[in-house]
Amino acid sequence: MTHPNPPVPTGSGDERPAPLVEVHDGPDELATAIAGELLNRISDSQAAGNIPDIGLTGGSIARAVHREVARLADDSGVDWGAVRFFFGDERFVPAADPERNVGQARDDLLDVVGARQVFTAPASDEVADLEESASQYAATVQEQISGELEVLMLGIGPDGHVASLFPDHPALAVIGTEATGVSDSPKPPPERVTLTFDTLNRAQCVWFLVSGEGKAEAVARALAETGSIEETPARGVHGRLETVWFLDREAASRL
Ligand SMILES: O=C(O)[C@H](O)[C@@H](O)[C@H](O)[C@H](O)COP(=O)(O)O
Repeated sequence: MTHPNPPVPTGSGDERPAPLVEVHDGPDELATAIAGELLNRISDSQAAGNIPDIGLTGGSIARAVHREVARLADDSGVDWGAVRFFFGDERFVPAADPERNVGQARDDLLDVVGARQVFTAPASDEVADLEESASQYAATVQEQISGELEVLMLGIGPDGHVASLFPDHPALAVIGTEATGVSDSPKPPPERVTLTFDTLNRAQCVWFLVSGEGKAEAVARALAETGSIEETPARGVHGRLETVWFLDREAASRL
């Protein structure tokens, strides 16, 4: 089911396709649908001779999606050594900390399927400080992403944050670099590295993965005809070719 909205002007002249909304019954159906679509996109990209660059996100529904991708992987024909994975944001904690997005993704998917090209921001016990982690990840993203992220998956917080771009935060205004540090995240842990809006908006396809009543108001604000990016940062991310909001019924209940 989709509810196309009017085209979304980004103010810089490059019109982006209007967001599409796809609603599934519950979190399990939602995770299965997203996983199947992701496998199709990766498989099609490889069939076209590409090494797809895929953006992963942290968060609970993302973990369910990752586990579903791992469950369905055997029948997909995907060459997991020829996919490059990046993260929209990463928590600046020690490498072995269970809060690391890359550690969760490795447990749920990346190590399960044998992914070999995984890029994230360095952990707090790998570099001197948050600024160094953000700087290194910015350089990695700049060097490694061959063109644009083919699919960038993102979550949304109840406050409308996306990646680690939080409402009314100075990081929203950071330009000229692929990634930046956030030291006062209202969502724990407090220190994070996030891709900037400029980088997020270079993705070809942006998929928001959203489950639960607790996100319904943020989803409604994000998709409303009017509203500010400062108040609801998820309003500021649109794929060059497509933006899809994958929702379950509870998350869609205020649309
Ligand atoms: O590292 C993070 O915390 C995320 O990248 C963050 O942006 C997350 O995707 C949303 O907060 C949704 O998280 P939940 O799905 O757990 O609500």
